[in-house]
Amino acid sequence: MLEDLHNPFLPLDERTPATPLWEAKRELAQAVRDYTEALMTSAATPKQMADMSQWLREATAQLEQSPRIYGRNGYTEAGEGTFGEVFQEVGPLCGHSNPIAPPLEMWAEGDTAYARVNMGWRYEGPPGCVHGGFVAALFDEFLGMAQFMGGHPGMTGTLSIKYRRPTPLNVPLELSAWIERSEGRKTFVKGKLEANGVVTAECEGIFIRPTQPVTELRDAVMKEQPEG
Ligand SMILES: CCCCCCCCCCCCCCCC(=O)SCCNC(=O)CCNC(=O)[C@H](O)C(C)(C)COP(=O)(O)OP(=O)(O)OC[C@H]1O[C@@H](n2cnc3c(N)ncnc32)[C@H](O)[C@@H]1OP(=O)(O)O
Repeated sequence: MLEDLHNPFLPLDERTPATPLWEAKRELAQAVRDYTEALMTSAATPKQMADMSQWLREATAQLEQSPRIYGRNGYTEAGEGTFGEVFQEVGPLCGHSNPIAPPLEMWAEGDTAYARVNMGWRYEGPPGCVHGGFVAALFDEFLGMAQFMGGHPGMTGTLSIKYRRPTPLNVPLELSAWIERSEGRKTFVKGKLEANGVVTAECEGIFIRPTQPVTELRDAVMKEQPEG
């Protein structure tokens, strides 16, 4: 189960794009990331900014006129990869093809999940530090994947975060998470976030396997489980 569901946990060099569409999207998404990061720190002239806005609107119009595919299910139905493959592209925190994703890189060793990420100026909350909402989002995505190691994935029910220290921008951040226990439909997961070897935040998550739909999510997940 882990291997199929956990594409985001495979070593990075094994996570090749499933189709040429994703290969191209990854490149474009990285260009957009670089662009927005440069925008955050740019003091170009108003005229330069206005010119770039115009140029960007024209580029957007080209994309808008292209054939469109909407959502995770849309991509799988269009043959652009399995649920896991699409997940690693579009996830809002880990998706390589999603320009709003930092992106978060995840892997698993034994019973522990790990992730690393570098949050740039786009994510600034307190001066020089990561906005707390984005810290929470990192945990939601990461613990949400770590719970898969328990074999009964569910939706986030509760996330409790202790913000112990400000989390700095522009440095490698390291996350780890593990399953504490499972009770019925609930999986209890714990995790921590470290910068320069200092724990800046800790999180406890309770994930609850629904009894009924999210059907389309569940069906897609279950289809990818290997026999036995
Ligand atoms: C199978 C397919 C899924 C696959 C999914 C994978 C997707 C692949 C992406 C993964 C990675 C994404 C990572 C991001 C993950 C999100 O962001 S998920 C989005 C945010 N979360 C949501 O939208 C959840 C919204 N809430 C709900 O849908 C429902 O409230 C829930 C969570 C499914 C629970 O509803 P329910 O099944 O009716 O729960 P209920 O029967 O009342 O209670 C069951 C048990 O859970 C407890 N409980 C209920 N609610 C809560 C709560 N909020 N907190 C703590 N405990 C609670 C109850 O006390 C009860 O405990 P016991 O009495 O059994 O001891």
